[in-house]
Amino acid sequence: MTTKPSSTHRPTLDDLERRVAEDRSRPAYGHDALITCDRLVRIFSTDGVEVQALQGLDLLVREGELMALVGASGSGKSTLMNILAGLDTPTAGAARVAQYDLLAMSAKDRLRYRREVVGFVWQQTSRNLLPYLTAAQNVALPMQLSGGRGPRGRRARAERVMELLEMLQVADCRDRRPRQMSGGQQQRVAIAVALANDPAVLLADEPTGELDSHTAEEIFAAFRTANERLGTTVVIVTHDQAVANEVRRTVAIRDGRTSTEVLRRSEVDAATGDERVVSREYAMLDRAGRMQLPAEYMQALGMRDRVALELEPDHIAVWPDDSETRDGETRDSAPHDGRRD
Ligand SMILES: Nc1ncnc2c1ncn2[C@@H]1O[C@H](COP(=O)(O)OP(=O)(O)OP(=O)(O)O)[C@@H](O)[C@H]1O
Repeated sequence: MTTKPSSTHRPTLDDLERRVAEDRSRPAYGHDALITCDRLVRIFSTDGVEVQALQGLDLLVREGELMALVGASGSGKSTLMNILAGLDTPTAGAARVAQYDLLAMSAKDRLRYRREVVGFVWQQTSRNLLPYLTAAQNVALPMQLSGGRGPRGRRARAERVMELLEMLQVADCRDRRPRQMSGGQQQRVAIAVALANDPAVLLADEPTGELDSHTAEEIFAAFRTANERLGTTVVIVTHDQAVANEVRRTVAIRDGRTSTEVLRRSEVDAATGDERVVSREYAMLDRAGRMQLPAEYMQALGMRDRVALELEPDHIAVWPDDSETRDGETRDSAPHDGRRD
């Protein structure tokens, strides 16, 4: 690896003071994000066995985003969602949503957080709605429970209920109980319930998991409507590639950490004038400079244990470890003669 010759210049007291002042004035990690997870850890202990469900997960979500979280089974998605929903507490790290510190909330703040700051929609349609209440009563309930906030009085609440049911195209279900509705209708009513108190964030854990692909598309459109019309920030955990392809940003979780993310943007073809979506995958880099290489890249090049790095003017090259084949040789500016990238 090429390294710069170390400087013999010793910092003076003034230099050190200036560095400390610069560090202090630097904005904190995630200062402009609505959701900040900073080195989040969640360890479960069952019968003396420890499972590290989250292993230092970093995630920033900006206000107004509509994004998806994907990952293999057991990667930690639901653990993260339960923490963001205020249902579970992390073991270590930091998690902040709309100024609420999720590790240091009092019981009273936690209750308010769950009623007014986040709304959630779960995969099991039966978990989202009370079976003995009609759609309209289900949507009105969070407003009644939250007391002070939101529309006051029966009439104002009834108007808000109808606005939400109409926006989500289930106004005709207002007087039906969940068992009198289809799975898709139930999930749309569940979104209305989650939006009742105008939360900053809408969280959904596999909301289309129990639905056929056509209905899943309609449910995804309902989340988009909430995001575009109400400005609600939406985070959806999904296995559904079609849903993941529809959002601008998809973050992948692997082994309890965010590993890669795909960003999509629309581009207009200069020749034809047609609009097309261009996507690009990025690896996550933490503040200490750590990143995870995609497993398939490592497999393809037989990389393990250590790799050789090379700083180029505009990128960093990564090579498989060739120290044994090059036994005795000294590495200068490139692992082999000439460039290999
Ligand atoms: N309450 C718990 N007690 C013990 N271990 C748990 C608990 N909840 C989750 N885990 C473990 O933590 C890890 C992450 O689980 P999690 O449910 O967050 O994964 P997931 O990505 O949501 O998976 P899936 O897609 O299957 O729902 C798994 O190894 C799981 O067994």
